[in-house]
Amino acid sequence: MANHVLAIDQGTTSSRAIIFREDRTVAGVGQQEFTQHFPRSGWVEHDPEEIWETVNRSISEALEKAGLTGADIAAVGITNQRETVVVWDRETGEAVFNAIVWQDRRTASLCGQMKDDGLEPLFTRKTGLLLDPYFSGTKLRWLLDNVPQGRARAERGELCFGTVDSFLIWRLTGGAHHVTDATNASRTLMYNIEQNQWDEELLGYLQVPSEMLPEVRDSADDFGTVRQDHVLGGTPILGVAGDQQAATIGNACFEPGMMKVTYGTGCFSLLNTGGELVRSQNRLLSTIAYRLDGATTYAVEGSIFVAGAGVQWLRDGLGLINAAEESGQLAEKADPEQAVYLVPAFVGLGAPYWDADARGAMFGLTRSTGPAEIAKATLDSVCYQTHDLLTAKRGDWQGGNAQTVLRVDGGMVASDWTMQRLADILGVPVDRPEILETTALGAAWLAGQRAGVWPDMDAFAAGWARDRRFEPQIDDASRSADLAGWKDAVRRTLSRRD
Ligand SMILES: Nc1ncnc2c1ncn2[C@@H]1O[C@H](COP(=O)(O)OP(=O)(O)O)[C@@H](O)[C@H]1O
Ligand SMILES: O=P(O)(O)OC[C@H](O)CO
Repeated sequence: MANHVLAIDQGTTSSRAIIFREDRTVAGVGQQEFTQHFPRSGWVEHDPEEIWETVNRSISEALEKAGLTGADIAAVGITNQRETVVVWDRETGEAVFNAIVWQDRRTASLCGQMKDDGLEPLFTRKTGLLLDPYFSGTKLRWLLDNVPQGRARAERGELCFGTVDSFLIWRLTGGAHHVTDATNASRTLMYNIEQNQWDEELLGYLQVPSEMLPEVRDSADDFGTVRQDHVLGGTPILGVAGDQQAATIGNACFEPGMMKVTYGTGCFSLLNTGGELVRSQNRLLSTIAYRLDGATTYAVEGSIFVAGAGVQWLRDGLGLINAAEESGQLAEKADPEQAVYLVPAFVGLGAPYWDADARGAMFGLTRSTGPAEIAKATLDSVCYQTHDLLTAKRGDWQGGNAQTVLRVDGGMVASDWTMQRLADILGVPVDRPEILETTALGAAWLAGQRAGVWPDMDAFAAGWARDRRFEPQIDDASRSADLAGWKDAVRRTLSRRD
């Protein structure tokens, strides 16, 4: 009997496929990086065909490494970079433009204009989000304005919109299903998270025809069956969630008050608030954590745009390291007397500042500043930004583990140096789980429990295991001094200094 679950994790920098056994150990992993396109300053695009090809190659690679075939897979779960917009032709399945990536800032002035028109409170009340170019809605409007005949074709029902999950499901099922899940829908700026439906009034402001939107399902649901000519032919797709929500599930943050922080390209903290839609007073987002059996669980989210992306900049932009793993070793050599700060506002700043026009800056440079200090400032910036998120979150929610311990995951948490520094800066212990593929694990659980091969939520949560706890080691005075320097650096970087 097929009893493995395959999770597709379509991230910002790579596509991955991870095959889990029934006991949640990993049987095989396939991973394929793909091209980042930066056509103009602040613009970030992906080629949807390259996304599709890398997903397929990683599936084949994972099956091969596990020594399995598609017949051994009971169910597929999909998790994905969120907010990224794909528009494709309903007839041919071809994308009409590159995918516009979540980091892309091209709609900053449109967002500014909508804010000036007083629309932000309405969008926030209905979607839990802010009028920032980060979210899908204004990117979709830009596409419809700029692709020839875009809006007219969409109105005639010729074009489909989707986040990456939706596009992949369309392709995997041979165009049989145009669907998404509630977590992905909650990132679009078009979905009413209280009523759990697309919102006609918001669609009107964004000039998006409802004909092009996918149907929204629960996160564990029937998303269709993979077409027969595919290596996974005949396998049902039973779980879908945006990658940060999937990591929340994979890290078993099922109780209200539990929180995880994921360190991938960006950094995202999600605090489970249960069935209660908590409205942030501190410029954080309200969002859907998961929807199961029609019941919505909400989260308060803090989103930072540059975390691992800073490490990639050290490697690819500055050439200071050859591989991401070297960043911690280099940072360790930094002169402790030098107070160098990097504010990595390469694509503006996310929570809690939401400054689309800010750009990166470095402070405290001297003649003796070198690669080690720059590497340290880059890794430090991830820790300081997490501190900003936690401070904002404490203002919104008092209970739970958010006060006492932090569960982390994502590519960057492999760095012991960064995790120790994180614990030092936050002044709380940091727990690293045994399974670092938490995002994929969350998608696998959604699909696996629906397929009946994985345990229910309580049993799954009971199986969460810690790899290592990092305890804070610096004193309060040095923490306060470090944080004061960061605060000053951010103040000097913001485009508005009011
Ligand atoms: N040992 C390490 N130290 C610091 N950063 C790392 C390390 N390993 C990976 N990273 C960073 O983590 C990111 C990849 O994490 P991942 O969770 O795969 O991201 P994504 O899903 O956004 O593609 C990359 O930006 C990489 O630079
Ligand atoms: O690709 P990641 O893991 O950095 O995640 C991207 C987020 O989903 C963007 O909101």
